[in-house]
Amino acid sequence: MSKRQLILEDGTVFTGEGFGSDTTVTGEVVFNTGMTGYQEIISDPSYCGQIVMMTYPLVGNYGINRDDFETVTPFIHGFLVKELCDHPSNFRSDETLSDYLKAHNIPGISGIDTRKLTKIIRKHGTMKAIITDVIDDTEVLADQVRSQPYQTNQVEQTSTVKPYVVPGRGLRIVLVDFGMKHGILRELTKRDCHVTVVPYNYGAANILRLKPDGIMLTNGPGNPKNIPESIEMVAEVTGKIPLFGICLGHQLLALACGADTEKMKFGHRGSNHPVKDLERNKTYMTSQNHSYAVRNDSLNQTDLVLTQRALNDGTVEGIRHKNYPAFSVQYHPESSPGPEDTNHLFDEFLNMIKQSKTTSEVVTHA
Ligand SMILES: NC(=O)CC[C@H](N)C(=O)O
Repeated sequence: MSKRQLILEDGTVFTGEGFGSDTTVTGEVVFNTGMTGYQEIISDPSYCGQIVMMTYPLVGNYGINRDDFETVTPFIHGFLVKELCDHPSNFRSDETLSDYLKAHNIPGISGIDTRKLTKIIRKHGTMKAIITDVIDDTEVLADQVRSQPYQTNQVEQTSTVKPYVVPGRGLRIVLVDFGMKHGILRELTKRDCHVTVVPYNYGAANILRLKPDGIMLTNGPGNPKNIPESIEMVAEVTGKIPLFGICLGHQLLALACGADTEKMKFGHRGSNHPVKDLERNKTYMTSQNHSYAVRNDSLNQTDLVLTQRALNDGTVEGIRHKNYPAFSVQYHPESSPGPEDTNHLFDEFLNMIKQSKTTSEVVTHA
């Protein structure tokens, strides 16, 4: 293994051993506090353009298997760990983490002081960085990183290009794909839904022409304000078709209803984030991955109500429309990876569709 460096935009240098691919990359360094789930994390398209560091000190010990991918193509730019296990031991393991990353052209570094790096990010907020094998003038590289603008077109990279259907005999759902985790599709097909997956820019008129029973907005990378066409689409369909949003989908519902979003200092990433459900008076463990959040103080000028709150820092984790069948959560009820405490939200969505059908039938027959 060769020496490899992570150079932060503030000039801090971490040196470790290279694994995966030996390409030079830049990206935003973020940390994930999950103890397991690295395969799902690496293949979650919402990390597009980011360099992910695991705070759990041993990674790679159960290898990479054929079952746990969240998408076929991973979009992360780099992967950082304290200790890499290159001899996985698990009956499902097909290959090592290093071989998988190499095949997808993603560089990794092991032997990083992940506690120190976490503390830096917690103090200064997420930072851009470069991963490189070239031991060069690090100040020049830090300058280069600083001058690089943040990407704004991630959803264009992660969304499907064309619509497609995953047939079923149940309710007809249009799933708007902003960089979908397969777990969301799996939850819908498990419940017999007929799913039409459409691109982020498919437009409200095209979606309504499909006559869906319900619309789901998926997770996805980047700032929700980067896709104004999707905010417009959500504003047009809200109130016409029952709607459920997850993560980026939740932020889009908020923006479409007149609320605001903001970038968090270092975000929430991990499988151990406690959330309070204010409607049920219950606390859930949730799986999370987000840099942006809906501003709590922006909700009172809208028809949205706060339904769930993060227990660590009080940020908005769930909203519901006062007058229309529409709700959303900031975390991942499909888990993968993480706890399945909030899986019932998919049933709640389908029940909401059935209820709104009965109500509209009563109105039509009246
Ligand atoms: N997982 C997601 O959908 C993330 C949403 C958004 N990209 C954020 O970082 O906040």
